[in-house]
Amino acid sequence: MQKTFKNEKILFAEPLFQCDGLAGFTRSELYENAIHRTLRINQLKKEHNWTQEDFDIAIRCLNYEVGFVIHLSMFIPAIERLATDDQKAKWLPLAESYRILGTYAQTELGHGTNLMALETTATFDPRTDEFVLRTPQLSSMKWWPGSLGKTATHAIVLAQLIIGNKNYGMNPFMVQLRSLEDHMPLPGIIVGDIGAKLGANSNDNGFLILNDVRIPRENMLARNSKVTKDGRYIQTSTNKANYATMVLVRLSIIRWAEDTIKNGSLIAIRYSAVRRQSSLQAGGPEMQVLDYQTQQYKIFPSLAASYALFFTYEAMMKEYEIAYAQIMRGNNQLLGQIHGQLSGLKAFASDLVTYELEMCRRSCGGHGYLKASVVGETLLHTLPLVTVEGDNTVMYLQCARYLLKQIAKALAGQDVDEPTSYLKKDILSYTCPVQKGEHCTNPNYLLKIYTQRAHSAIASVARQLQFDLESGKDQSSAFNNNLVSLVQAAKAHCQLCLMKNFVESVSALERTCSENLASVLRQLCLYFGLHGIVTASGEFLESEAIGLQQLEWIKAEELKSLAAIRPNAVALVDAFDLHDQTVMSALGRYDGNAYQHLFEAAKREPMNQTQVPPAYYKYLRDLIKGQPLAKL
Ligand SMILES: CCCCCCCCCC/C=C\CCC/C=C/C(=O)SCCNC(=O)CCNC(=O)[C@H](O)C(C)(C)COP(=O)(O)OP(=O)(O)OC[C@H]1O[C@@H](n2cnc3c(N)ncnc32)[C@H](O)[C@@H]1OP(=O)(O)O
Ligand SMILES: Cc1cc2nc3c(=O)[nH]c(=O)nc-3n(C[C@H](O)[C@H](O)[C@H](O)COP(=O)(O)OP(=O)(O)OC[C@H]3O[C@@H](n4cnc5c(N)ncnc54)[C@H](O)[C@@H]3O)c2cc1C
Repeated sequence: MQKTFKNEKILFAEPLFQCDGLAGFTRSELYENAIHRTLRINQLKKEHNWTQEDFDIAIRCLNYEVGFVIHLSMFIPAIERLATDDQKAKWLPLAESYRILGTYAQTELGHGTNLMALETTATFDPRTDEFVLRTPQLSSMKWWPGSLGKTATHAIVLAQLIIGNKNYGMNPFMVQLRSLEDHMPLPGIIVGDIGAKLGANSNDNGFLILNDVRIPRENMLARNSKVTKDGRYIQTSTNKANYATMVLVRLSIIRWAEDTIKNGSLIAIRYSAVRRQSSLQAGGPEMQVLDYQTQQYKIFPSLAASYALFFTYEAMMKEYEIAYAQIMRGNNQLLGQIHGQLSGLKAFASDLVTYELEMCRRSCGGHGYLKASVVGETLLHTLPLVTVEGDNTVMYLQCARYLLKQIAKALAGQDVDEPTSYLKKDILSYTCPVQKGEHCTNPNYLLKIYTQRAHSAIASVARQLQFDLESGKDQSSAFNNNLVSLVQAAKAHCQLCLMKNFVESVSALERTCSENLASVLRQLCLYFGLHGIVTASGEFLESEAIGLQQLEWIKAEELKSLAAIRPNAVALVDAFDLHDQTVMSALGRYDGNAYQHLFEAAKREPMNQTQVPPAYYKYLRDLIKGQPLAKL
């Protein structure tokens, strides 16, 4: 599935990229190692004439366990999106050659979601033609930005622009943090690392206090708005255009989610094919645990999710490229659509994979709790995806806000955006396409069911909001009264998007691939559709997209499809074409020697490097020999 990385051999021939040692690393070692890796990948890029795409794939091959992630994924893209041509000419070459190292400093100790409430100020001083940056109180300090703690020389700081006594809202400013001579913080800057996290500890997420730090007027990133020398504010685009970097990263998170769930499902499936435990026949040979229906029920959702997210990322990437090209030409027509879609899908993708990764971990039994299994570690690295770039609840609500606008348009007989075109249909004329058991094997029928459920969820919450408003509730309490249903409606839309992308991509592939391959993919797509309905059956029933009879058929077909997928399960994860060095799991090796690799990992354990541990001489010896213990 992943474009085969022709340079994989070169990458993994390097000891630096052989990951077995990382488990015992301290934070400082992880941090240093991550920087070392990115610099070496850059050298390899030059030595072997890699393209930018090769470079990006190399980072994915290393499971993003590299340095400068925010520099590459936010700082440079922010300059590209928010700076004028002159500013780009000045900063991009420096950033691209790592002569300046950047971060994206938006979130504060007191606020991450509510950007309007950010407290950092950039006050224009017309006497010196400068902005004065200030974090006025404890809650205003920047808190979380990646690479801020110890690495970044520069930050794009998001601050409230103040001219005279007027606040012109959040704007981006380029602020130098550290000396380019000796890396010491510049005057007025207090900066450091926020401390160890549950995962992702190679990254030095940081805090930043700005005490009246002065920057030239030219350091306001001025593609969308600027301040003239005489203190006039000129806005050339919607103020939401300054949120553009976040839109891109939300797209990247879908890909990141896809990459992590591919790892999880690969480990769980390969290991379950190796592991034998018990038997269903008395005295019979022990079964591969992958043959238990319950095990398939636990793992195959993650397999299907891997493919669904792959197809969805590909589709969203195309949508994004079209929108981005328009936006860079100054046409913001697609801004709302791409923001609405990507906020919801970022949330849905990260929710899905964090849930399924834990199922993968459990499916590996006790060994899944070992670091060497890597599933748990992957989960810890993935958990923040539900929070970064907008907490998922808040992102679903952004998506719902977009859907409400679309349904209002549809009801008024106006055109709606293509991804919500189903809202134009007559919801009342729906008849469930599944009228007998065998109809459940048609993915297009399932797609119709998903469409009706999403349409109904959106229409129902829109009606309830309308009702609450008409009953005298003010706008905000009517909204608060319906937040849970709004999130449900957004989820329904996102689940439909995944199903639609899966069905359409498989149909497109059917035209070019062998019938054998097509039928395997069709089966997986069908399973994805059936499983999604069963897990949210209450909502599908409530929306009357299906009835109890249909649910019974769908449940039966879901179980049948587990057995149909089973023979191809290992091949479906092998098809991810992930190198053992990428997956790094003792349990999920291509050669299937899980026990041998687990034992090798145990032998490498630092505790095993001496036969008798220091604690023996300190405590155990006297204890075992019955000697009185020294005062402890
Ligand atoms: C090349 C190799 C690279 C290597 C590595 C690759 C890895 C790549 C992946 C990287 C992944 C992980 C790294 C993660 C690092 C994390 C970084 C961060 O977290 S940065 C901080 C992110 N912060 C947030 O996301 C904050 C969330 N909050 C918001 O977005 C907003 O405040 C919001 C949307 C909640 C509310 O906005 P606002 O305060 O303006 O509210 P309003 O109600 O007034 O406005 C809503 C109005 O605005 C429209 N809107 C909102 N956002 C956008 C947008 N982004 N674009 C366009 N329009 C937007 C919204 O639709 C409403 O419109 P309306 O017409 O009024 O309905
Ligand atoms: C690993 C990691 C890396 C990060 N990297 C960066 C970075 O590089 N740069 C940067 O600027 N930031 C970064 N962040 C910060 C991140 O963007 C924020 O944490 C995120 O946007 C969520 O904001 P918050 O922490 O303020 O959560 P809060 O908004 O405080 O959320 C707390 C709870 O309140 C709920 N809530 C909040 N508002 C609403 C609402 N309007 N309606 C309903 N419920 C609501 C949420 O759903 C959540 O349950 C990073 C965070 C992490 C964990």
